[in-house]
Amino acid sequence: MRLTKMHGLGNSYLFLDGMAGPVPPDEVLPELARAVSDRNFGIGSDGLILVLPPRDREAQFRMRIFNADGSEGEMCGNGIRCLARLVFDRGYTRDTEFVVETKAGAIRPRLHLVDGRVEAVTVDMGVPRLERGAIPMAGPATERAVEVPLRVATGAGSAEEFIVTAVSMGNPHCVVFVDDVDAVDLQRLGPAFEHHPAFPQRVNTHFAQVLGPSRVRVRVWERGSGPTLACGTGACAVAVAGAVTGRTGRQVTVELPGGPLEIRWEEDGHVSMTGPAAYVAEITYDPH
Ligand SMILES: N[C@H](CCC[C@H](N)C(=O)O)C(=O)O
Repeated sequence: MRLTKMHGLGNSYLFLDGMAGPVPPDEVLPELARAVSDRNFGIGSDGLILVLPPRDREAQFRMRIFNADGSEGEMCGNGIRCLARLVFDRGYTRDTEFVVETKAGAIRPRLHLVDGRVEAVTVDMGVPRLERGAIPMAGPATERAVEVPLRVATGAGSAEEFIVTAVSMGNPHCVVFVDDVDAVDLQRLGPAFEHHPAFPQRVNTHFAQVLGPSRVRVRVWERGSGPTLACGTGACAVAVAGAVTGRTGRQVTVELPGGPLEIRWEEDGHVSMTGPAAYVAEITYDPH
């Protein structure tokens, strides 16, 4: 099986090209994602992404993302930048702006070319939704700040209370503003948030330290993949949370461990994300 490993700021995925031929049936995809993502017995990545022909006439492509644990996410910001570069470089489209169908809806990447080479990708990530005080998320994002106390079991019968802002980018995110991201015990808190009963679909959690009105440092614990170097949908959620809680403006550089993403929450309500997309390797996956 031919796979292409790519990454966006170190958030890496294995791409299975369903434009060039058939992909395995649905029932084997979770196990395939787990197997190829395994950093010891497999190739190693944060998950598996399928590039597929669209079902929706509006779209030129369809993306499915599976996390390293085999669970299927609705969207992937770093992954869709990589998909956009890959389909252009393989000649599946000559357009530099197109629609990709995802479980989170129609997502529009726009390629930035320099001498015909994809230098960066800007993605219209759609309209965020804020939780309404009763997590999980519902209803459109509004300017009103919405912060919710959340008691999180932190092991050995103890619990801590955090103030969180939950934002959906089609996939669920929980943003926790802290004074010092380096002081966050991610290995302990990440799973406690991910599996919190307030999030019946689990949740991607982002600990964010505001450095200024347009700069935030973030550490990520992803639903289904654990600690990653970057999360594109999460960076969008952090920017929206910063704006609605009055901590930042609507244009934010989100500094992730793998590098920065430029996020703008546009006046039309859509969030745009700009960042890189890089190849790592073409791989023949052939376990036996
Ligand atoms: N790394 C991805 C997010 C994957 C989200 C996935 N963990 C989920 O279950 O929602 C990104 O760049 O947006």
